[in-house]
Amino acid sequence: MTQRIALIGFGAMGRSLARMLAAHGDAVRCVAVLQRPGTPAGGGWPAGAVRVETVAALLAQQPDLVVECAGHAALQQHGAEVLGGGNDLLVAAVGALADAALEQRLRAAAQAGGAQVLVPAGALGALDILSAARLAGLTQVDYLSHKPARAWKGTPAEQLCALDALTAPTVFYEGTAREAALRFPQNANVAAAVALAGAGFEATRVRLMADPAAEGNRHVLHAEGAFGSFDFSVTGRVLPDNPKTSMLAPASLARGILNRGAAIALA
Ligand SMILES: NC(=O)C1=CN([C@@H]2O[C@H](COP(=O)(O)OP(=O)(O)OC[C@H]3O[C@@H](n4cnc5c(N)ncnc54)[C@H](OP(=O)(O)O)[C@@H]3O)[C@@H](O)[C@H]2O)C=CC1
Ligand SMILES: O=C([O-])CC(=O)C(=O)O
Repeated sequence: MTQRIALIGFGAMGRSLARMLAAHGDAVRCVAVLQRPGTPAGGGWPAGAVRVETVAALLAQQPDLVVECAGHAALQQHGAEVLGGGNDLLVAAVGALADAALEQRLRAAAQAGGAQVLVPAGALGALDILSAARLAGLTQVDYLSHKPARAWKGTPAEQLCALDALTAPTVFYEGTAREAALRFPQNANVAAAVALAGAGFEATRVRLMADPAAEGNRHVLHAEGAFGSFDFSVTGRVLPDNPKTSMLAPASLARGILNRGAAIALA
């Protein structure tokens, strides 16, 4: 059966996601895309998808799943209405949940609508182990985001280090997952996903690093506790149209969508 999805946002991640899903034939059909007024549809538009500007118009297309790939402000603006209407919501902007008031609002809307916020592993992965480790006893979680200096342009990193003058990998920020996710909304969503899967927003320790020589986005996770310990890292190529975003981020959204329709699904 074809799964009907609707997208909120159609930037680098939305376009990449649409391309990946199109490669799976009839498994998934994108029926609508919500964009802000004035934003042009852009290339790579999913065949047959309606362009809308409100959640009401998006839901009128009767999607089985809504996928946010637009950023923190979009989740703030539209998340509760989607969930309250009884629609599951797969989110890219996981870091927005570091805002405790938004988290509460989305939890309440999800409960009222009988729907779920679905958090993908995103650019990192390994959240299956981390969330299992939490149940088995977790005492420490450290996450490092190591990205090329250009990926931090246009963010508060510019005030924390001289991005253009770096000659070596430089940690410019250390703090909690909550603060990292809120201060770096385009770059630290993985920190929030790690927090939600593991030790929570306050106990998850985050370091952010800019590297003048790095080619891709490297994410490094260390966790330990009663379960034992594990280390995981991935170096992801970035999307051609957004050097901040790893190719694996839209791929993980695609995986989540295809998994919902699969006869044998990854749990
Ligand atoms: N979970 C993860 O691992 C990762 C998550 N992310 C998150 O995903 C987001 C999207 O990434 P990416 O596609 O690369 O970013 P882009 O900047 O390429 O695209 C974002 C798109 O969202 C649109 N948009 C912004 N606000 C709204 C809104 N309120 N309603 C509808 N559309 C809106 C923008 O359109 P406009 O032209 O109108 O501005 C733009 O087209 C990031 O901002 C980040 O928060 C990113 C990387 C990894
Ligand atoms: O795409 C990535 O490598 C990770 C990212 O930007 C984020 O966590 O927000």
